Formats: sequence, C-alpha cells, structure tokens
Amino acid sequence: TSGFLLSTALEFTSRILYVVRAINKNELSLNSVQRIIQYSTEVEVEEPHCDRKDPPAHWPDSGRIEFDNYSAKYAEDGEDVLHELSLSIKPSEKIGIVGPSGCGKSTLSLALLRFILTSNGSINIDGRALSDTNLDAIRSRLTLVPQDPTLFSGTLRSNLDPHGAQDDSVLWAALKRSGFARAGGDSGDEAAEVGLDSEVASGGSNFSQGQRQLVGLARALVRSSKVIIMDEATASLDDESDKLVQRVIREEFEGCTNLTVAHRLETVIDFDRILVLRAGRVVEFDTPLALLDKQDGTFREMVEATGNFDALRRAAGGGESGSGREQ
Ligand SMILES: Nc1ncnc2c1ncn2[C@@H]1O[C@H](COP(=O)(O)OP(=O)(O)OP(=O)(O)O)[C@@H](O)[C@H]1O
Repeated sequence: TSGFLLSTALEFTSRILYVVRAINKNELSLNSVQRIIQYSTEVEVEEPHCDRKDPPAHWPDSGRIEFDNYSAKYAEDGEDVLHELSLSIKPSEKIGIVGPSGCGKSTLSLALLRFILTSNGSINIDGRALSDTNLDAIRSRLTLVPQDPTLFSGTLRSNLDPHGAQDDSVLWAALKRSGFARAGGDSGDEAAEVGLDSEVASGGSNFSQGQRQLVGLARALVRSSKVIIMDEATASLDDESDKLVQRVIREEFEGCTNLTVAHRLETVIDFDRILVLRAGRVVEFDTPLALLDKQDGTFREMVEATGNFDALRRAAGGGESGSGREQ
C-alpha cells in the first residue's frame, strides 16, 4: 500500500511540476493562466502545436510590430473584441496602452501571444505573420510580464532558468540588471544577501509584488526578448520597487520594443507613444505631448481627470501648459 501511495504521490507531484513549468515557460501569472484556461474552455482556441512554420533563430531581430486591419474575438461564434486595428510600432519603441476598463488593453497583449482568435487582418512582427508562425516559437520569443509573475517554490536560479540552460553569470547579471539584487530578498528590513540560491517560497510569498515583477523582468532579460509586453501592476507598488521597475524598462530594455498596458498614466507619460483604445478600437496613437495638446483629445481628458495635468505634461517633456490651446 505504501508503495502504491508513494507512486501515486510521485505521479501527482510530477503532474503539478509539469503544469508549473508550463506556466513559467510562458511567463504568465496564475491569474492569466486561469483566465486562459477559462477562455480555452469557452473559446475554440487553436491547436497549440499546429503545424506552423518555425521562424529563423534570430526572429524577432528588430521588434517592429505591425497590425494590419486586425480584428479578433474570443470565440468562433462570438463578437469581435478588437476592431480593425492598423498601426505600426517601430523597433525599440516604448508604447503605453491606455483606455477605460474593458476597452481591450489586456486582449491586445493576449493577441500578441496568439491567445485569441483572429477574425480579420494580421499581426506581423519583423515581417512575419503571427498566424503563420509556430505557437511555441511566438510564446518563447516574445515575453509577457504579467502584473504579478508566478514564482514557484525553489531558488531564484530555478525560477529564472527552469531548464538549467544558462550559466550562473548570465542569471546573476540579469538579477542585477533588473534591480532585484539591489532590491533585497525579503521585505527589506535589513540588507538581505540575495543570490541565485536564495530560497523562493511557493507563489513567491516571501517577496513583495514589486520584487516579483523584477524577477519577471529578470526572466525577460535572461531570454533576451526583443519584444516585451507588460501589464502594469494595478496594486500600488512601494515607491522603491515602482522606481526600479520603471528604471529597468527605460534602461535595460532600451533596445527592446515595449508595450505596457498602463493603469496609471504616470507610468507611460514619458513613453515614445501612447495608444488609446476605446471599445476595442484605436482612438488615438501619438506622442504623449501631441496628445496632451490635442483639443478635446481622449488622452488629454484622461490626464485632466487625474487633476495632475501640468505635472504630467512636464513629465512628458512639455514646457508651459498647453491647456486650452490647439497646436
Ligand atoms: N474570455 C472572454 N470571453 C469573451 N469576452 C471577453 C473575455 N475576456 C474579456 N472579454 C471582453 O473583451 C473586452 C475587452 O476586455 P479586456 O479585459 O481586454 O479590457 P481591458 O481594457 O484590459 O480592461 P481592464 O482595464 O478592466 O483590465 C471586454 O468587453 C470584455 O468583456
């Protein structure tokens, strides 16, 4: 009986491990995974390993993203949720995605990893249509850093590199570049020594959400993804962690194309361009300053509603407030 129990327990553990690895591989938070599992029961998703072409090893090499009249939906018989998106994102551009709740921000980030169904048009990255590209390749070459990256019980090393494919020096460099090494390994009561062997509790519960995001960024650095999609944390990060996350995006991902779903306008106010969505459509797409100075603009209204217009406009690189003036 004990032998049977042991083998059942082992089988159970190995199944759990498989799921955890799958989650980690795709850099998705449990929330996102739950949502995707939920979608996949409701949605007629594509076969995950369907016979689409493997891209060359260096793809994507510059990170140019083109949406060409792209529409998408969650279910074959459902309504489109994203409508006729046509926009071109240049290599290394930092794009903030904003808009009211339910406008399609998260759906757009899922679309880049082909988690939803294309109903019309296409998304191309460096000239390659995602619809013609092997799904595993898409999800291993583009990185989605969710609001709260999933960490699993083990060490920082195993969380950064579950397949043990990288040298410690690469992992350590990523931890330092992400700012995690400086951010400390626990709640910061005392200067904790952080190393690759630092223990990670189940769910990363011995780290703050900000620190988990930094580990998520370190994973992206280890993978040297050219395209990084971030879902900004809605919960307020402590100031220190927030600054670190922002610094990493600006400095360490300088050569990457970055799309950030932003809940707080401060996060993206100095990005290269802002994409404003409403009801799944693009309503504005321009530099923050141009949008702030656009009479009756949607982004401008959103910024005005924060009551912090002048400070945000300054942060966007603007001088005297352009309130009330058309360019
Ligand atoms: N699994 C699903 N099946 C069908 N429709 C969905 C599903 N998930 C989201 N939607 C719909 O897609 C639209 C866009 O939702 P999405 O979550 O992308 O918006 P969002 O801008 O990210 O919202 P928030 O700021 O609240 O996170 C909404 O109308 C939503 O109801």
